[in-house]
Amino acid sequence: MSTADPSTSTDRLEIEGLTATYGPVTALEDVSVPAAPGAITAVLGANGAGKTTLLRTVSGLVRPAAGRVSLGGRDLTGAEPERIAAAGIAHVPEGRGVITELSVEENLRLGSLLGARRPTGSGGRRFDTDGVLELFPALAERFRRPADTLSGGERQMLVVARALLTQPSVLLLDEPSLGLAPRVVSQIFAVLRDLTDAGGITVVLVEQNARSALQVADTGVVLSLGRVVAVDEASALAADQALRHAYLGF
Ligand SMILES: Nc1ncnc2c1ncn2[C@@H]1O[C@H](COP(=O)(O)OP(=O)(O)OP(=O)(O)O)[C@@H](O)[C@H]1O
Repeated sequence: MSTADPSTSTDRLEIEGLTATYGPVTALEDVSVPAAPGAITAVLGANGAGKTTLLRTVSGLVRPAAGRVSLGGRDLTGAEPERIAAAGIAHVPEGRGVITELSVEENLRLGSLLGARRPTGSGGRRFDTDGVLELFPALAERFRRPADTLSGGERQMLVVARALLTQPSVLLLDEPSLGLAPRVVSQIFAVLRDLTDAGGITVVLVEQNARSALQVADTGVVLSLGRVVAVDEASALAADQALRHAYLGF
C-alpha cells in the first residue's frame, strides 16, 4: 500500500454550485462542497435539508439543474450512475442494502466483481477481501453466514466493505450511524479515518449525528432547506454554539 499525496492526486472530487429539483421542489440550491483526497467532509443538517439529494446528485441518481461534479478534472455532471461508479465514486445509500439471501462472502464478491475493472484504488491502494476483513474483523467471523443474520452494525460494515472492493477513490456515505450503538459508530468512523489517513481516499459523510460526525471529519458543511448555511473546519463548526443550536441539534 502506498500513501497518497493529496497535492498530486488525480482523484480530486469537485462539487460546485449544485442545484437540484424534484418537480416544483428545490432540494438543493447552489451547493458547493469542499472535498479532498485524504479528508472526510461531513454534510450535516436537519431532515429535508438536502443531504441525501446531494449524494444522489454526485452519484448520478439525480440530474442537477445547475452546477458541476468532476473527479480528477473529468466532468461527470449528469453522467449515468454506472459511469460515475466506474470512474471511482462509490455511493453507500442509507439503509444498508446488503443482499440478505447471500452470505457475507458472496456480498463481498459482488463488490470485487465491480472493482475488477478498476486497476487501482485511491492513492494506489488496492482493497482485497482479506484487507477489508482486517478493517472489519466482525465480518471475518461471519464470513460464510447469510447477511440476514448480521446485526445493523455488521450490515453497515458489510456495505462499506463491499464498496471498498469496487476500488473507489471517493466514498459517499449516507447516514451510516443511523440506529447504531455509539460503540459501533465509533468503530465504523475509526475505519473511515484509517481509509483517509492511510489510503488517501475522499470521504463525504452525510450525517444527522452531527456531534460524532464532526469529531471524525476534517471539514463540515451545514445545509438548511437546500442551501449551505455554514462551511468550515469541523472543529470550528463544533465550537460554534449558536450554529449547533440552530442547525445541528447538540
Ligand atoms: N423523490 C422525491 N420527490 C419529491 N421531493 C423529494 C424527493 N426526495 C426528496 N424530496 C424533497 O427534497 C428535499 C430534500 O430532501 P433530502 O432527502 O435530500 O433531505 P435530507 O437532508 O437527506 O433529509 P433526510 O435526513 O430526511 O433524508 C425535501 O424537501 C424532500 O421532501
